[in-house]
Amino acid sequence: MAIEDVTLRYGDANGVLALDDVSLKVAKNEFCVIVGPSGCGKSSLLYLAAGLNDATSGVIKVDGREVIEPGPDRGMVFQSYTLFPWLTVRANIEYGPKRKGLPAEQRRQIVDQYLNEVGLAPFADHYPAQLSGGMKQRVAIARALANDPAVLLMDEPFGALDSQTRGTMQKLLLRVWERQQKTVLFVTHDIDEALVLGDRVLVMTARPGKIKAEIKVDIPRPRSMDVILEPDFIALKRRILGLLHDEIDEDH
Ligand SMILES: Nc1ncnc2c1ncn2[C@@H]1O[C@H](COP(=O)(O)OP(=O)(O)OP(=O)(O)O)[C@@H](O)[C@H]1O
Repeated sequence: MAIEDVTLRYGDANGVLALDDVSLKVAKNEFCVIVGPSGCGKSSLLYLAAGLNDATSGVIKVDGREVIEPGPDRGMVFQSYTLFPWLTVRANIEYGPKRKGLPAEQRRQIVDQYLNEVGLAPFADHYPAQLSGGMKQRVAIARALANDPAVLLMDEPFGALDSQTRGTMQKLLLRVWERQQKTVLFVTHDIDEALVLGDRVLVMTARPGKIKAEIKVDIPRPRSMDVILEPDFIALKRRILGLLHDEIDEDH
């Protein structure tokens, strides 16, 4: 996936400049994380990549094709739960494969695989309203993966969860990603989360957002949550915190 010279201004020529000439590439099967101060344009960038908004200038390409609208090549998991409330867990996960016209037996296999992957097989026939926040996000992840997207776009997917559930979800995503090897662009303001999950962390400047620094996370996989105690991890965290503090200081 390639984001090339993307600028985004909301409203007219005097409107808010949210993104200023942002370029980045996410390699196949790479887990790339974006962190940045509040309001720097992280969500705006993911919305553009999802095809939910148009850039003022620049292009975004997935497998060489320009993004002009939402499509099944990009799976989305956002902070607010975006499940279809009138469909069961199974039907939510089956939605993408059904739209693709896959035969019923293949759909069943795919749905069963991802239900198991996120530990929700016993809840297949429940409706979203009967699930906790963490369970809903697990369905959202299963639903996005079941569609076999080229890129998974995740915008603060665990932001609304309590810290314990958040940790559980990070572990689950680590495990699923290490098995499924998807290309992921993940936005968070949580540095631990960024370093536990990512192969690379991009730090953005305060608004208008630009890419300020790129940090490779050379922590071996499979990773456990215990990596946060290791000196290499703490050194990377300190570096990112420094970069973010500079941004916040400059902004005030
Ligand atoms: N629809 C909109 N119209 C006008 N301005 C907007 C719109 N959406 C976002 N903005 C502005 O663009 C900037 C970037 O917003 P965005 O939500 O992308 O930032 P963010 O980095 O995701 O923030 P946070 O971490 O707080 O969620 C902000 O200043 C915001 O106020």
